[in-house]
Amino acid sequence: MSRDLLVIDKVTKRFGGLKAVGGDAGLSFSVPEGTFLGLIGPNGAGKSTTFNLISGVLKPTSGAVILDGKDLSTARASEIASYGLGRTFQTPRAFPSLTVLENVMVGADNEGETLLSVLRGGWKARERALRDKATEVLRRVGLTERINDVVANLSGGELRMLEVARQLVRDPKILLLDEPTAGVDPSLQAKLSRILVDLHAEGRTLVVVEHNLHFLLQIADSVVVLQHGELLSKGTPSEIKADEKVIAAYLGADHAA
Ligand SMILES: Nc1ncnc2c1ncn2[C@@H]1O[C@H](COP(=O)(O)OP(=O)(O)OP(=O)(O)O)[C@@H](O)[C@H]1O
Repeated sequence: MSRDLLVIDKVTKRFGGLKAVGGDAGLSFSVPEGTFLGLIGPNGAGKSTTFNLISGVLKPTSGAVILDGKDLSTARASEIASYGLGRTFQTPRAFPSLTVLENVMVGADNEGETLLSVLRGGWKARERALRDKATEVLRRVGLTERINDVVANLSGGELRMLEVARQLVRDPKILLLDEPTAGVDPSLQAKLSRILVDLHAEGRTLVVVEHNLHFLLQIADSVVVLQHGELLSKGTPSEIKADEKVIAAYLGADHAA
């Protein structure tokens, strides 16, 4: 069994008097390295709040979020990215007037680039290496043919793939995707699902928040179901499909077979 890369430990989040996540006892689950966890729940269940707690945008009211042994509850947002967490946003954030390739290149970490290396022409080698890496991640997300197009010309689905590429180029230890199927037509959803399966097969650790339960049940290793901010169920996709509580709350009786 692989070690837990991400641990959500008795986390609660309140907004004023509202218990958005965790109720009184707190929400707990963990994500072993190399696994693919899906986080689902109906509107208002606390998915986005949980996602923002994991990515450090929100701090828990109580409890802790531990990534690779580091407590994110006390870290600054800029530190969290350096701990190896990559995340996409529901609204893609690419630069519209740059090309697809340029967007991925500017998203990469420029660590190691010093004034001396620039003066010595080291940047040329670095730029070549970065270009090669960006080209490779764009191939993996199926955007090779769009590489020199400006981002303003991409479809909604292609923009989501670009967001994934912008994170992958940084080699995150864990990749969090926020509603990747939102606004994506069914044919691109199938492509997206294959891309996620491939990333998982490469050993990446993935956490995907989705409304679209059926999308996740086909590809995730395990699923956490939230309801009213609390854990309704967690298990493998087959366990989730058979769980009476999930069927009653989310799937409806016609999915019970
Ligand atoms: N910044 C905030 N201030 C106050 N209440 C908030 C805030 N963010 C979320 N909430 C409340 O917390 C609860 C959980 O919301 P959250 O957005 O996490 O749910 P969700 O499962 O992501 O819903 P959806 O699928 O509709 O996006 C809701 O009752 C919501 O109104």
